Amino acid sequence: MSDTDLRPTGPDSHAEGRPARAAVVVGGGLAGVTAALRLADAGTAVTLLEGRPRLGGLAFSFQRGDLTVDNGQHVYLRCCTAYRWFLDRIGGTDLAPLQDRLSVPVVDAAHRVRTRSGEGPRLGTLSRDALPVPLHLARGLARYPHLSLAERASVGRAALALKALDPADPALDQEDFGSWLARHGQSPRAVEALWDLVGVATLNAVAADTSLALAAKVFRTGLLEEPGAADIGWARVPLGELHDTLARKALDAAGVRTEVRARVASVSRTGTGRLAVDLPGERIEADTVVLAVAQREAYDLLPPGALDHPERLLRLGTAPILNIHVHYDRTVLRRPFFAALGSPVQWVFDRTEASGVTEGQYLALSQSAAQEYIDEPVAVLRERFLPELERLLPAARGARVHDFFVTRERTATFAPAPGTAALRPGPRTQVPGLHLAGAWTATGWPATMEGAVRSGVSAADAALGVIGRPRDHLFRETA
Ligand SMILES: Cc1cc2nc3c(=O)[nH]c(=O)nc-3n(C[C@H](O)[C@H](O)[C@H](O)COP(=O)(O)OP(=O)(O)OC[C@H]3O[C@@H](n4cnc5c(N)ncnc54)[C@H](O)[C@@H]3O)c2cc1C
Repeated sequence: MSDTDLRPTGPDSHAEGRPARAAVVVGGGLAGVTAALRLADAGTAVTLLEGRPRLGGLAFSFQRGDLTVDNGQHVYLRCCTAYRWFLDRIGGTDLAPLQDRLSVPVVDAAHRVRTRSGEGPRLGTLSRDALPVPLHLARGLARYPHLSLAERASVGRAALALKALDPADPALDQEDFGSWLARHGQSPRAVEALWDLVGVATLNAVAADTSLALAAKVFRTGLLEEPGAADIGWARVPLGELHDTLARKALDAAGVRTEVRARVASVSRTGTGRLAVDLPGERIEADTVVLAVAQREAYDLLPPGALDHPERLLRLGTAPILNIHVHYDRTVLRRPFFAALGSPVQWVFDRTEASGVTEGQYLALSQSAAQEYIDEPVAVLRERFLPELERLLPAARGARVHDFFVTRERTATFAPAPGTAALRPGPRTQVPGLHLAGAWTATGWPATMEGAVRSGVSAADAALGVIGRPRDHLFRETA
């Protein structure tokens, strides 16, 4: 899409019917950075205000001695066309490449088999072929050793039934995915070894706690619409290099004034119909404000009357993600990542290269829906997880642990529970010029980088009066 496609086309763009000339975006996560770029690309003078000392919001990096650490392992899929557009827009595509073809090693700690080096956990792979949907998954599923033959056939039937659902149907949001799976003949083992293996990582909840509408969105878009949709991508550099350094560069080049350590205290209407954004010691007036902060902060900042039911924002629950970081004195994992069954360990990524580690290997364990562990002391987690890693990775048995630490994100995502759809507002508010963005707004997606970018585009488009234009066009151009 060219810049001219972003020109305001209607009176929606501003309280008095003039195009928004000055915009303030509050929040420098992926939603806010996206909104700022879109508005600036359309010729708006944009100020981006971020309360923390860096951009990137929930997807960031920090230093721990010589180690550069991501607060949490982040992956995306080929079907995440908006996040891929974002990567392209900031010049980061090559730094977060996609697999050529979906291939997820899945290790079952509970089933031991003989290996060349003795005994170890059973290994299977979730993979796809180049065949059209749904045949692209048939061979991989047929060979998946963690399910019985009958379970594999039943998974295939349930997948076809899921494909027939419409994720936008409000009735689906009233039901939980676990009950639907049980009704469609899925055994507890099939839920564990397939549906939750994928679902917990993408939705941040087990099937029983997940809205059928959101589950249908994830599984349909990721696995059942296009053959390559679930190919996995992840940053080979620290997240901060993408979401802070490169994002800042793109914002600067687009002419956005970016202020970090700039915590907004209030947003209000002025007597002249404009909006005022107050920071300690500064007031900025604008035609448009995009609030791209988490739902709790949005609730606090929204002026009275902006939403009919602002309290709904507080009813949107949250769910935690825990990351466990282990630096070994040697290489214990020869693959870039794997997922685990029969163990509290969920997904394990080799982050050695990205972290700058020069000796040994640094692994990050990504533990979603981590209610059980999120408040456990480090010593307890160490005692629980190091032996598990030894069960999953025989090479870890003789290895020394240089460093073991955790990062806890207690409100990593909104909880994707049934009934959530009605609690997520769209980009518009009843205050002219004031718009909402954030992964928690009504994107149809769970709380993901994809949802955040989509929400940023929607808010900017609402501000510019171009909302309603099919966005797939924008994203697919760079797909
Ligand atoms: C550990 C972890 C792992 C994850 N894994 C994945 C994954 O694998 N794949 C995936 O797609 N997604 C993943 N996610 C989710 C993803 O990170 C988020 O959905 C996305 O980054 C949210 O972006 P956002 O811009 O909507 O919100 P946020 O990132 O929350 O950004 C909001 C920003 O607003 C700022 N702010 C708040 N109040 C104010 C104020 N008053 N003034 C100024 N600034 C303010 C905040 O400091 C913050 O920077 C993960 C999240 C976590 C925490």
